[in-house]
Amino acid sequence: MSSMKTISPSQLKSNGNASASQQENGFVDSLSLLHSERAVQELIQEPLVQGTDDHLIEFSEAMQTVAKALRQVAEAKASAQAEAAEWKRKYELERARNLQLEHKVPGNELWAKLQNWWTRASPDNAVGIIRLFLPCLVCWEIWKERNEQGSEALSFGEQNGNGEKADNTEDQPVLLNQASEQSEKCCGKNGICSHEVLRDGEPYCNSSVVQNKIMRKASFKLSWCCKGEKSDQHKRDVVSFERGNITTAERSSKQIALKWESPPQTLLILTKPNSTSVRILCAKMVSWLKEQKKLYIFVEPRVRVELLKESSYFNFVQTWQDDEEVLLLHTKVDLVVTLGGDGTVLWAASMFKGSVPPIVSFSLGSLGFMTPFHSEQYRDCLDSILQGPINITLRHRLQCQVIREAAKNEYETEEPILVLNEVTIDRGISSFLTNLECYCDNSFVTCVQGDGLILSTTSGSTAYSLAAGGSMVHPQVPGILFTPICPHSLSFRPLILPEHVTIRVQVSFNSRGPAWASFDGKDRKQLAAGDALVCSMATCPVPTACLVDSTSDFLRSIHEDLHWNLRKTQSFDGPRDP
Ligand SMILES: NC(=O)c1ccc[n+]([C@@H]2O[C@H](COP(=O)([O-])OP(=O)(O)OC[C@H]3O[C@@H](n4cnc5c(N)ncnc54)[C@H](O)[C@@H]3O)[C@@H](O)[C@H]2O)c1
Ligand SMILES: Nc1ncnc2c1ncn2[C@@H]1O[C@H](COP(=O)(O)OP(=O)(O)OP(=O)(O)O)[C@@H](O)[C@H]1O
Repeated sequence: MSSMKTISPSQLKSNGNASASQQENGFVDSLSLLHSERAVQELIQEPLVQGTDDHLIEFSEAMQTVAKALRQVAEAKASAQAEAAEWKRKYELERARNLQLEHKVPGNELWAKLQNWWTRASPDNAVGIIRLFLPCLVCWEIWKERNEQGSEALSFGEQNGNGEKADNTEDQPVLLNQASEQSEKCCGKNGICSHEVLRDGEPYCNSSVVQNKIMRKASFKLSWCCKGEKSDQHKRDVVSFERGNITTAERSSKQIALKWESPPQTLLILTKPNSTSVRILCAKMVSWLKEQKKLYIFVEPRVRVELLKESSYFNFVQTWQDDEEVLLLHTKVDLVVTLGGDGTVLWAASMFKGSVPPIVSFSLGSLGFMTPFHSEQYRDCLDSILQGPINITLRHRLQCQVIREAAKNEYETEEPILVLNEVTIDRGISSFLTNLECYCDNSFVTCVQGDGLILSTTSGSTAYSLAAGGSMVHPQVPGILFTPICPHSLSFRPLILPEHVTIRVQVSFNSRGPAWASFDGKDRKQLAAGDALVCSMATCPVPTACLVDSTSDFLRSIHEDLHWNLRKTQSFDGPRDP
């Protein structure tokens, strides 16, 4: 037996501490903990035998290596799954585009083949007759289909939104579904990206009805402007190295301004439900925008029904029939107006899975942290916004994806969800502590044992994250807030991580109960042991119009809405000796 080394009690204690500190971080699972505790018990009771110690230490080190390797495999799997989901999305988009192109080409190829058949076909043999007959049949089918499409398009213009015979097709609404069907035929299942609808001279839809009804989107330019001057400040290197000194670009106000290059023509108005004051304002705003500004107005189906109940005058208002058509909204809407509170802003953002038109939020809620515009002055506000330029805040969103442990491959992953405020992972109705293993770009962060965890955007820093003890962060600051909910530890302080990281939160296999994820306070999903939530910054931010500018609006909100650091001023009764 090899010579045995005595372990001093302090060494034993430090080993014990090492495993204790690993427990805090959720590094060591309960099984290995049990082993090491039992091993320690045996060591204390029996005379120290050096060979056993060495063996134990080697065993413990091997266990840690295995645990680390397993964790790395799990992390690699999660990031591979997230990446696969992203590639799948891009592939499907590309495939839809290619299909659409093929759809255009067969017609030409087919005509070429038909001509070829026609010239080669000779009626003096059976094959020739078939060759002659078949192309005519195919031609007839194509002509019939095109003719049907043409007559359908014409009928759209002759019907109003209620399917009745219209007296004047000029003002008849083209329901988004009709436009989108035409657009779908021209542009593929996933619709088209906004930049395609800006392309000059190449109408994105051939149908005459759709073209003259849905105008092309207004184009605009975003630029940095410093201290009020409207300069196109070009992005400079963040860090420059001159004469041995590393410097960063000078700090100047990075207010972003939106300047219309063509006048906006189509507006979407979203309203908070079950509010009489909102309904009244909506009716007034819609008629003013139609009469004075000659704009096209989209509203939700619920709102169109409410307006038509009020008066059939509102028949010009347009809407959609199902979620499929909502996906096309960003190709038609130049500006979104919300009438409600913060939740209505969150609702508006959630309607756009990709790029989001600028949002102008009128305050008709109770708090209204993100709704700076006063509804009483809606005419002046909208006048200046339609005119431009507009100071905007680009509010970044988090893209969240649930990765199920049971998922066999990346095709079983669920659709990513975008949040403007935050995603929370909490214990739901379970009475047990959560046990969430958190990773940042595959580096282990910590194990959250408490009521849960909030991953918040800087826009959401003044919402749930604030209530849980997180910092308030200016919405233009790029970052992700990592805020625990009632952590059962005296040392767990909130973090602010960079915007470029990918955060993965996995429900530990040792968790005593499931966890629940909720997205901007809604759509709760249960997470079982081993399930993970992968979050990263989404590519499309939510541009919200500022009353003054990003910083003034933010400071006004924390002063007026949250009464931040509101305190009686100390009375001044003359200078005093220090
Ligand atoms: N304990 C809490 O503070 C708590 C609990 C649950 C949800 N929330 C927040 O409510 C949001 C959902 O809002 P809702 O209006 O749909 O539900 P809601 O009607 O319950 O509103 C919750 C409150 O949060 C305020 N709020 C929302 N976003 C905000 C923001 N970015 N900054 C400051 N305040 C904000 C709203 O004005 C409202 O007063 C969630 O995203 C979450 O941030 C907070
Ligand atoms: N267009 C909409 N359709 C369906 N639900 C909506 C719509 N707009 C808002 N909501 C929901 O209605 C609820 C209340 O909306 P909102 O938060 O704007 O009003 P509020 O709570 O009175 O104002 P605040 O959020 O400022 O306190 C929110 O939970 C929101 O998700």
